[in-house]
Amino acid sequence: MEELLMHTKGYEVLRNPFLNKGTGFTLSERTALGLTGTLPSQVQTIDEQAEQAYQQFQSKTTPLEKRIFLMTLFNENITLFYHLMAQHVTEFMPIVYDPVVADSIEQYNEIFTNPQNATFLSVDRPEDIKESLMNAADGRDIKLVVVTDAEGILGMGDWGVNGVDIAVGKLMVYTAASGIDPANVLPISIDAGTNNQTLLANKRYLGNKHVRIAGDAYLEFIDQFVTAEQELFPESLLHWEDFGRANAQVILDKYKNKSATFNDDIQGTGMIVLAGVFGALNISKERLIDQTFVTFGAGTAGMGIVNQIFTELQEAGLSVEEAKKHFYLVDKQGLLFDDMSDLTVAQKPFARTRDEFSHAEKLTTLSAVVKEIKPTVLIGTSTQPGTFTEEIVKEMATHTARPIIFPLSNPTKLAEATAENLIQWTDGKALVATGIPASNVEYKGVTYHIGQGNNALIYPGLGFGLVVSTAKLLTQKTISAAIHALGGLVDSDQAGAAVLPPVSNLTEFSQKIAEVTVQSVLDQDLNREKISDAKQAVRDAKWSANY
Ligand SMILES: NC(=O)c1ccc[n+]([C@@H]2O[C@H](COP(=O)([O-])OP(=O)(O)OC[C@H]3O[C@@H](n4cnc5c(N)ncnc54)[C@H](O)[C@@H]3O)[C@@H](O)[C@H]2O)c1
Ligand SMILES: O=C(O)C[C@H](O)C(=O)O
Ligand SMILES: [Mn+2]
Repeated sequence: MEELLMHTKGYEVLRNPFLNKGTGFTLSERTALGLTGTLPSQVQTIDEQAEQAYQQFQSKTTPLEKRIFLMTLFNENITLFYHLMAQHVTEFMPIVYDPVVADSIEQYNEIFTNPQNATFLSVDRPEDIKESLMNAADGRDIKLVVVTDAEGILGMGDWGVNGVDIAVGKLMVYTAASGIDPANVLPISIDAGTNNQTLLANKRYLGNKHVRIAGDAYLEFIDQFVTAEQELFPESLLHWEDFGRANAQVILDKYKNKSATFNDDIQGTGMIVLAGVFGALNISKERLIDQTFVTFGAGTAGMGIVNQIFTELQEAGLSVEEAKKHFYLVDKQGLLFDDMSDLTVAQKPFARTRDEFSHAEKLTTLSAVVKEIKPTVLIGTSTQPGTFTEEIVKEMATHTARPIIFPLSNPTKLAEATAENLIQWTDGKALVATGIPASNVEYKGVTYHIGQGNNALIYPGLGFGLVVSTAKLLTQKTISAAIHALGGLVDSDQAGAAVLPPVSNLTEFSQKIAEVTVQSVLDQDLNREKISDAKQAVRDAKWSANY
């Protein structure tokens, strides 16, 4: 950025959010940059600017207005935006990211503002991919890309071009949490069309007004995108977000052994859930190999979770067959059986056989499955609100001293249960994590802290570590190392302790995860460039939101 600043003058500086300091430019900077007379005479510190901006933020009455204010601030002055976010990370996370990002995606066309330096790639114009990436990068050194095609935005389905805001939000969390330089990142929307009829009928819809292209034509476009991205930014990490169930795993499998790439919904979610389960087991003093898992919603996230825990069980000494026996997958059909014709590739290995049960035909609801299986862990990634009912939760608590229950579907309106209900229905026994932030629950004189079981607690540290280490690939070894770094951070002896560390400590634990990630990459000799000290490398790479 320093170099860019030397070549940019006058209003161009003020209009460039990477360079702009507004009233923070000193008098000598104003002289050197041709800004004399373009700003009022007072020079403000960044803290004075942040205080003023925070007052304005607080004057906004709805969460969406707060978000629009912050996005406008980002468009004007990125350093100030992150300086302010660092001071209010717990308050800003739900505004910049989930759940308010969901409102902004739903109303994207109506509230459209300058789009936070995102890149828009249209499936109708593959010939523009390279030029689009170059225009959006604008000479910056891109080391991290978050890309979405928005077919599966949170649990809300297909949101077409509007989904770009999830890529923007994920990257804002990256910088706030890990300190990756915002000049090194790029949010990308792949506009493959949309099957959302409401959007197609909306005259204001800003994306391609046709149904999604699918099959080979779609995968060919993705391939052209990956090729161009790798050619332009050869050392970058490619993070995939909110792709549809049919494509997410296929894309990951295609590229994971070729370059540094990561699917947040599959891998990030698997990581955070296993870390949360470890946190819960630290509290209950139980072992992973003694748990029985029911996963409700065996889609992208559900199968990412199952596979991560499955791998860990094998690392704990179980055979493949023994480890598989710990999982019961429930989806729309009920318990998944191996004779079903509509299983996904990911579901197949974990489907059960009917002869394991005396009345297999009755296991078509979550309630019937919980009664039959008596799980110790229940995980929700179903997009079906309120489905962890009082009856189901109480049934689970009858058979399990400390039931682990994670309703993870986002945003708020899709959660399988609230933390408050889970604590009340189990008389304080449930060990809970929720996808969106949850307030403390006061119950019978104990304050229960609720961990946020959201991949945002892990992907920033992991991704930053991969970037800092110049990793060629992301391996299961590195994933495991990062999970264990986070899983060991809870204060399990406190009554009402959370299963995951609080978002208020996000920057501290993201740094730890990044350090462990770098060390793991170095240990496997997967770094492109020479690095001698993992911790030092993370410290050196950290960007600070100051002038
Ligand atoms: N907390 C987190 O970190 C996190 C991470 C990823 C996803 N999620 C949430 O998980 C949910 C699912 O996301 P995804 O990417 O896996 O989507 P997905 O579409 O790939 O999977 C959803 C699954 O739920 C199943 N389902 C739908 N209706 C059902 C019903 N009535 N009963 C049982 N199963 C049903 C679908 O068939 C599908 O297999 C979303 O709400 C998303 O926000 C949370
Ligand atoms: O975006 C989130 O809040 C988590 C997750 O990636 C999701 O898709 O729900
Ligand atoms: Mn996601």
